[in-house]
Amino acid sequence: MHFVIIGAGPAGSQAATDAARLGVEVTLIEREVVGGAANLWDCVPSKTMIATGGAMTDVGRLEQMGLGRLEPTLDLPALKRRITGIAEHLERATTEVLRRQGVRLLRGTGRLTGPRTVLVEGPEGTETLEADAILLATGSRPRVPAWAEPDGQRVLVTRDAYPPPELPEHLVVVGSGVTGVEFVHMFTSLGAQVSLVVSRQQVLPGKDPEVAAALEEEFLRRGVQLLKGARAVGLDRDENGVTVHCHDGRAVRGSHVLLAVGSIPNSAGLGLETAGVEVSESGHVPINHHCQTNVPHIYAAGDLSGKLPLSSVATMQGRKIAEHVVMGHTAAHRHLNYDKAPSAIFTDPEIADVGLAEAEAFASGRKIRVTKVPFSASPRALIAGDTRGFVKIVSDPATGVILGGSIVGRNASELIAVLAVAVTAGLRVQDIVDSMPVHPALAEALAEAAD
Ligand SMILES: Cc1cc2nc3c(=O)[nH]c(=O)nc-3n(C[C@H](O)[C@H](O)[C@H](O)COP(=O)(O)OP(=O)(O)OC[C@H]3O[C@@H](n4cnc5c(N)ncnc54)[C@H](O)[C@@H]3O)c2cc1C
Ligand SMILES: NC(=O)c1ccc[n+]([C@@H]2O[C@H](COP(=O)([O-])OP(=O)(O)OC[C@H]3O[C@@H](n4cnc5c(N)ncnc54)[C@H](O)[C@@H]3O)[C@@H](O)[C@H]2O)c1
Repeated sequence: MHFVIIGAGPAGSQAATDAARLGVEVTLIEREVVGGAANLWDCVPSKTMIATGGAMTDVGRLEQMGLGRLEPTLDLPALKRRITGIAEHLERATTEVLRRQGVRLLRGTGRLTGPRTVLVEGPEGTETLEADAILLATGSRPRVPAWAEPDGQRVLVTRDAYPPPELPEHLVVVGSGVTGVEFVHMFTSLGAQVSLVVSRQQVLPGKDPEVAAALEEEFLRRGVQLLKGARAVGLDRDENGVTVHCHDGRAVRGSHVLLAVGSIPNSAGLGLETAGVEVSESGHVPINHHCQTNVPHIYAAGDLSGKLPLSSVATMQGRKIAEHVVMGHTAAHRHLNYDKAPSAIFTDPEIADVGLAEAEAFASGRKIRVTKVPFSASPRALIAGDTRGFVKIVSDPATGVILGGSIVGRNASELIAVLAVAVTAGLRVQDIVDSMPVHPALAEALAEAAD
C-alpha cells in the first residue's frame, strides 16, 4: 500500500507519521515548509509576537508587584531572530519525526494527474507517483481583497508582520475575526496605536456577546479606535501612510494597514478535476465523517476541508485518516466532534471556549444552567496582580452534565483543557468540584463555578 500526502502541515505530517508507524509506505510532498505554512508562518509566529508583547505588559506591571520601574525597548531584529528560530526548530523537529518513521519526504509541488497518480515538480526534477490512497492537506493562505495590493512595507498581510520591517506608529487592522483581534492585541502591547475596522456591531462575530464585550472594553482602555459596522472597500497609499475607505464613506488613516479578512484554501492547481474530486464554491474540498472526499480513496483534511480551521483539528483529522487508510473498518471508529473542539484567542485577557455557548443554547430553546464566577475573588489572580475575567460553565440542569464553557482571563487557553475533558467525556459539574484543584490556583474558579 502506497499512501501519498500533499502538504506537510499539521494534518499531512500527522497522517504521514501515524500511517508510517502502522507499517504503510508513505510519501509526503511539501513545497514550502515542513510543519505547515499556515502553522509555522502564521499560527506560531503570531503567538510568539504576542508572548513578546505579553513580556512588555508584565514589565509595565512591575511596580504593582513591589518592584522598581523598567522601560523595555523593542529590538525588532532580535524579535525577528526569535520568531524565525522557533519556526526553524519546529520544522527540524517535525522533519526528524518523519525521518525516524521512514516517511519519504519530497520537496516540491504536488498535483493530481488522475485518480491514483500524483505529479511532483521540485528542485530535483519531476516524478510521477502511483498511489493506493491520497491525502490532500494543502492548507490555506491569507485572503487578499481585490481592492488591496500588499507591498510588505505599509500594506501588510499577516505573514508580512512577524514583525514588519518597522513597528507601525499607527496600524489600521481590517477584519475583527480571531486573527484581527489578536493583531490588535499584539501591536497595542508592543506600543503601537491601533484602529480596527469591524464589519459588524461587535468584534468576534459569532462569539458569546459577553466575551466580545469584555475584549472591546479592554481595547477601548488601550485607546484602540473601533469603527463598527464598517466594511473596508478601498485604500490609498502614499509616502507617509495609508488611508482605508469604508463602504459608508468613513475613512481611517494610519501609518500601516494589516489585512485580516480571512483565508482561502489552497485548492487551485491541485488537479482535482482530473481525479473527479468535488470542490465547493469557496474552494474547500468537502469530506464525510471519515474525512473521505467524494472519491473514497482520496481524503482531505485541515483548512482545505472547510471544517474548523485549527491546527489542533487538522492534527486530529490526520490521525484519524491514517487509521482509516491503514485499517479501514477494522479500526475502532474515532469520532471527531467539531462542536466539542476547544479554541482560544490569545489576546490579553485570553479568551477560550468549548462546547455549547450560552447564546447558542438560548437561540435553540434548550434548557441550560449557567454559572459564572469572576476571577476578582481568586487568591491566585490577586497574587498574580491580574483579576480580570471570569469562568462560565454551561450544564444540563437535569443531569449536571457539562455542555460547554468559556473562560476570559490569564491562562484561559490552558484552563479550558479542564472543561474540554469534561465536555468530551460527559463529566458532571460535581466531578470538577470533587477533583480538588490546587490552592492557590486559577483552576479553583472552575470548581467554584461548577459548585
Ligand atoms: C494568523 C493565524 C493564527 C492562527 N493561530 C492559530 C492558533 O493559535 N491555534 C490553532 O489551532 N490554529 C491557528 N491557526 C490556524 C492554523 O494555522 C491552521 O488551521 C493549520 O495550520 C491548518 O493546517 P493544515 O495542515 O491544513 O495547513 P498548513 O499548516 O497550511 O499546511 C499545509 C501545507 O501544504 C503545503 N502545500 C500547499 N499546496 C501544496 C502543493 N500543491 N504541493 C505541496 N505542498 C503544498 C503548504 O506549503 C503548507 O506547508 C491560525 C491561523 C492564522 C492565519
Ligand atoms: N487563536 C487561534 O486559534 C486562531 C487565531 C487566528 C486564526 N485562527 C483560525 O483562523 C480562522 C479564520 O480567522 P480569521 O480571523 O483569519 O478569518 P475570519 O473569516 O473568521 O474573519 C475575518 C473577518 O473579517 C471581516 N471582513 C472581511 N472583509 C472585510 C472588509 N472588507 N472590511 C471589514 N471587515 C471585513 C469578516 O466579516 C470577518 O469578521 C478562525 O476561525 C480560526 O479557526 C485561529
